[in-house]
Amino acid sequence: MLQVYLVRHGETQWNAQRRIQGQSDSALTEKGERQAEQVAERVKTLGITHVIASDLGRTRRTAEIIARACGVDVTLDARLRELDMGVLERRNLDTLSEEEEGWRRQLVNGTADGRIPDGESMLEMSERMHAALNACLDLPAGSRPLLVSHGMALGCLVSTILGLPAWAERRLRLRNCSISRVDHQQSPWLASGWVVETAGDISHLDAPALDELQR
Ligand SMILES: O=C(O)[C@@H](CO)OP(=O)(O)O
Repeated sequence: MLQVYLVRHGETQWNAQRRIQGQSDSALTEKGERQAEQVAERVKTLGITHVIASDLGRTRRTAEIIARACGVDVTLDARLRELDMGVLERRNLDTLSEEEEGWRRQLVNGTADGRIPDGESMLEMSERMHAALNACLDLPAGSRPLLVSHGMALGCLVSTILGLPAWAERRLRLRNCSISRVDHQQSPWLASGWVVETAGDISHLDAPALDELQR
């Protein structure tokens, strides 16, 4: 059985400011750095063999902190990036026009082909996230990888493993530096292949950042 840990990056400056990042970027806040250290402390005894991260700055920094504690290098994989949010990247959630908010809501309310202009659809993101996860099956036997990615990307990956369509209404909140785990296995009472063992665990964090939607 292959166990894969999934970690969303630590809180960033734009998370705290409610600014949309997507494939744009901002640095971890002091809290975000501390969150990454707490993930590192939590996973350093789990036998992690690979840390594979989205190549954006916030995930690279989170991965560096975790990899150092696990004694492994960081491998970058652009397929793990956050959803490309097109023309709304860098914008503040609270300053969107009614039309712009309508574009954004399409991504979370179950619109099959919803996308922000110049952005990516949930299905397109799901396909690349599954490709990155399935690439872990080609790692040497006994590997235990940890992937560092983003809120929408990991939420879509876990939800689609549970059988929801990529564009389903978003109902899984994965907070900054939450830890999830998915297993590739053949258990008698579960579907063959990928199953969800844990989703959104934040018990290792002393001060979980409020998800940007709650601010
Ligand atoms: O891109 C963003 O602004 C958020 C959206 O959920 O994702 P993350 O902070 O996880 O990259």
